[in-house]
Amino acid sequence: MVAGPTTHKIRIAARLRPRINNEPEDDCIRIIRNDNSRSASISVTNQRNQVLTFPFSSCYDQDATQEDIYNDDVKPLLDVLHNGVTVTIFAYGVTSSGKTHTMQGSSTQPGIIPRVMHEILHRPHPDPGKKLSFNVSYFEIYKDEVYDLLGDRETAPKLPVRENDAGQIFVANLSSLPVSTEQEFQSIYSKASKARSVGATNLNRASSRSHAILTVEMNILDEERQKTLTGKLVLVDLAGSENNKMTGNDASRMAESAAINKSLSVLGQVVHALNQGAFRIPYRNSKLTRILQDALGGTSVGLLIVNLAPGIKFRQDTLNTLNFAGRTKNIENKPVINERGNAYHPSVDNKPAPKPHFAALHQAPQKMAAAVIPTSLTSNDLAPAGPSRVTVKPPSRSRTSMIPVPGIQTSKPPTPLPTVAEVQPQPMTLEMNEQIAALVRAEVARELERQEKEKLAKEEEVRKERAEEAEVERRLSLDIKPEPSQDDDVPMETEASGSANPDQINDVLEGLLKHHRDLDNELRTRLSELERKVKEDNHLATVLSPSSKKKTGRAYVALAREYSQKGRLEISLELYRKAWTYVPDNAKLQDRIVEMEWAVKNNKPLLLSPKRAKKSSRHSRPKRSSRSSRQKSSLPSVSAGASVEYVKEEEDENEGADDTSESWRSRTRAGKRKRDPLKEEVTNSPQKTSGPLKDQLQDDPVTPPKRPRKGRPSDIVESDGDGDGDEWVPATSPRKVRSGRD
Ligand SMILES: Nc1ncnc2c1ncn2[C@@H]1O[C@H](COP(=O)(O)OP(=O)(O)OP(=O)(O)O)[C@@H](O)[C@H]1O
Repeated sequence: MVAGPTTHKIRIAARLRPRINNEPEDDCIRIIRNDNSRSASISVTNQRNQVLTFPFSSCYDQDATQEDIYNDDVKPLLDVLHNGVTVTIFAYGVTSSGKTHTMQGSSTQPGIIPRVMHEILHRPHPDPGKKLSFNVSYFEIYKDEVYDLLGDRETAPKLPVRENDAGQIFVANLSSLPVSTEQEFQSIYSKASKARSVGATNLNRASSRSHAILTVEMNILDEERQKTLTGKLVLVDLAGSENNKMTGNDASRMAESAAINKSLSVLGQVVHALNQGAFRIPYRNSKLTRILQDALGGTSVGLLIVNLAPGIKFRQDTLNTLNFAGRTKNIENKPVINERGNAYHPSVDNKPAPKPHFAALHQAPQKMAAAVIPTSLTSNDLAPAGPSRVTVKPPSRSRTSMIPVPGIQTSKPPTPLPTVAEVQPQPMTLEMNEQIAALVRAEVARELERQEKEKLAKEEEVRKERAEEAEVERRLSLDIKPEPSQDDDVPMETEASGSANPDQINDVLEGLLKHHRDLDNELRTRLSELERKVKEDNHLATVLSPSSKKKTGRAYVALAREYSQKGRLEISLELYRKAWTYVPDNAKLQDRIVEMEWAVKNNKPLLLSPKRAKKSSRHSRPKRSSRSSRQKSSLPSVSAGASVEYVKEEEDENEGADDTSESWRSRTRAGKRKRDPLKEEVTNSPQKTSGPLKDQLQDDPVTPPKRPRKGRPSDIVESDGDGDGDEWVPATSPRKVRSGRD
């Protein structure tokens, strides 16, 4: 269950629901199992008749029961709760894929929630000295606002999301009700579930119009130590992404749909940023990601259940979902034990802990004794907690202190609490002063460390930006003569082929760069302006209009392409990634990023592929089409077992920024449209497909990502689902709908 001794990767389980409502039979989505184990691959036949495969450690087919999922993937996580750790289980998938069925189920087929509650309410703590009590809270995120489901939903106010001093995100003023029996829970839960926003769509009679989050707190009272551990189980039933064409949503549901899709899009961006090790993770861009922060790169143990709907109708959604899952499985969390002093009362503590005085944050930190961490549990990192050996005298006020799960590293340095030796029996006031001082010192140390890290990261970013700018300056200030003798400036294609004529390439480059110069100046001005705005407002991408986002994405792509031309793949990759943040729906751009990542990671040349002939090209550029075909025909086949021709639609990288902007259109009308660097690269770059490159590709143990040509039914592309290869972009386009209250 836990990936390693220091961190925990989010576990993924994929579930394909059976056909319902006379859905037509086809085998577009299948589960391929090598043996009888749960681990298997999901295969999807895409529009080009390629078979894409996504391996997962747990796959459930149409015949799998609710009990199967619960026993194999959920029940083993419950032990962790007894250690005072947070466990998050969330169901993700397109609308009508079976998320609510999996989480909640029905009276005849109870899902994860009733089964978990039955288990934890009946199972005593393995240490008889520890007493258990439970509290539940339940809320929904509807149109990016949080509403309590345990009160009167009709009059429920919007609740704020806040962060406490320990960095934990919580919903303020949320009801938290004690439960001790299954019946109590059932009565609370079924009433609250009826209050959840639900509406009928063409795809689902009872489609969830909100994300629903049920939290069960297991308070483990250790009377001997006067401590309370809190195991938290967070059960998330996400609203499904929607395509309004399929759901038949009316106008009144569009706002719901847009909110659902936007929050899921931000979820995809968070996962992507975590995968990239980005400095800024956009948790704050939606309430959903803010609330799930602990589950994504935080301190929770996580299980993601991806629900899949069968059939060709859901093919693209399935690819998007599997791509999301593939990226999520790389996210590492660092679970910790949630421990509090004995004055803990959940309902009282459901508010931020007081912050230290501002002045205290600017005092020099004093050397503090490290916390004494129990070692008795290290043999089994998630085994039920044994007798504690913590010798820390607890602070008298109620407060969360996070201590690493034995065997699992914490994401923050251990909270430096005073040791027993430091805290001698003193008169009450002295003792309190000492404890408060220790807590303040801990806060100061954490704050200073955070500030220092932030400063270093900013400095590094500025340094990189300056280096990039200097490079652009250098290139513009020169007369951009080709530099065939410098390895790093020779186009990678030349190196790869070993047969290209340098003079020809120089001619191509010279012409190309000349045409780019005007565009480049314009782009540089624009990008500097944007960077300036980004510094002022980290959420630029969220405030730009869709059209401006497309333009910005286009600007980054064009600049990225220039660096790629120069063989500066790493800079180019960064620029492509920046572009992607503005046009996250652009599948072709994502493909290009994947290719670049592969090339950079493996220190291989970037394989440029010819533009696929467009319908319009037969009118305007017959020669180019024919050249393109010649090039395609000479391209290498890749991967012995899965012969796939490497063909790419270069200009589609700009598809998020299709030529729909007024300025672009008017330029086109006036016949002044600037030559597109993407197209020029495709048509002008010599293709090296024979000889050494072909050999190199075939010998390469790492199959480069590829997009096979249409019309090759037997082509197979393996997806390792690890986020750096042959995957597809998450469904981010807001095309879903929901109904319910406003
Ligand atoms: N494994 C399954 N076995 C039988 N029926 C299922 C299964 N999964 C889903 N269904 C049925 O499919 C329909 C849609 O499922 P469900 O409401 O759970 O989808 P959902 O993903 O939660 O949709 P939405 O996002 O719109 O809320 C329901 O009628 C449900 O009973």
